[in-house]
Amino acid sequence: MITEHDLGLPGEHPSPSQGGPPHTDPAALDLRGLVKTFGSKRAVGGLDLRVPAGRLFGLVGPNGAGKTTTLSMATGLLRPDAGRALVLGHDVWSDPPAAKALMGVLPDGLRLFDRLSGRELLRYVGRLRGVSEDDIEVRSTELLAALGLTDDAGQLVVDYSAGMTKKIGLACALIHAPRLLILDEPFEAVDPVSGEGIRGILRNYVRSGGTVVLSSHVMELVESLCDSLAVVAGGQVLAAGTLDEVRAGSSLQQRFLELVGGPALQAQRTSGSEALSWLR
Ligand SMILES: Nc1ncnc2c1ncn2[C@@H]1O[C@H](COP(=O)(O)OP(=O)(O)OP(=O)(O)O)[C@@H](O)[C@H]1O
Repeated sequence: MITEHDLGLPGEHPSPSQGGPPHTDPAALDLRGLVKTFGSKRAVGGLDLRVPAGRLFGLVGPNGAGKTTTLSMATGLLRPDAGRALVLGHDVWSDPPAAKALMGVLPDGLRLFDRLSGRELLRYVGRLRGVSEDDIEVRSTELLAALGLTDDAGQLVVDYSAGMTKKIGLACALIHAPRLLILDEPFEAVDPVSGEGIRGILRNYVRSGGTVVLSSHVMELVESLCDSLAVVAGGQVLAAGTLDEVRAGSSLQQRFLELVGGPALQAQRTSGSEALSWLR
């Protein structure tokens, strides 16, 4: 099992305060007024979100809410039309090397160098991230074991299943022991046993000083894993805070439906008896 010590956490990277920081106590992730428009569609409309360090933070919202667009802008994959994204005080768009060195990213629809085997891919990403050969060897072996990929380490990634691809993508995001992990749907297509392994890795990572921001549609998962979250819909944050603050005495599922499900649920109830009658 991989441990925080094996991942070199915390403090492998210089603290932002050593390099002339814009803030004395920066948030792990600070999104300020992010805007993104595709044609006439405003996917993200002035989104503000602050994730303090040491949180296991969930980002939830209905399909098309703007989660992936937000995370893409936060990780330097998609340039915002307006606004800023800061990682531990470093601006992702004006100082990308500093910000990107501090984060590990599992993007949506990850494109990997899939003509490499799992182990080769980890070696490649580790070298790109400046990890020593010895550390790459140790960390790869432990990550592959922790994610149940040891037996498939020599297989080409192109031949991996969807869940295996997700897991090797997660291993790539972890290999340089980042301070912040940003994971778009990390449990999608992952089997329950591997899912439990990933939960353990993320909990240990946060316990040792790391910060996780993950998106998910599964309320039970967010409720049992995350300590804080934001509910996003229509490219805006509708609610954010600790789990208890956002739930406000209900289950997260119920609160989510109240916050974002109103109009859709109402329409469903109104037309409920007639809807899809041809299907019966
Ligand atoms: N490249 C693009 N071109 C045009 N529209 C886009 C593009 N990317 C996203 N959108 C639109 O922006 C909105 C937000 O999409 P986004 O993928 O961020 O949502 P999401 O919350 O991640 O959704 P899901 O939960 O379904 O993955 C949607 O209306 C989507 O159609």
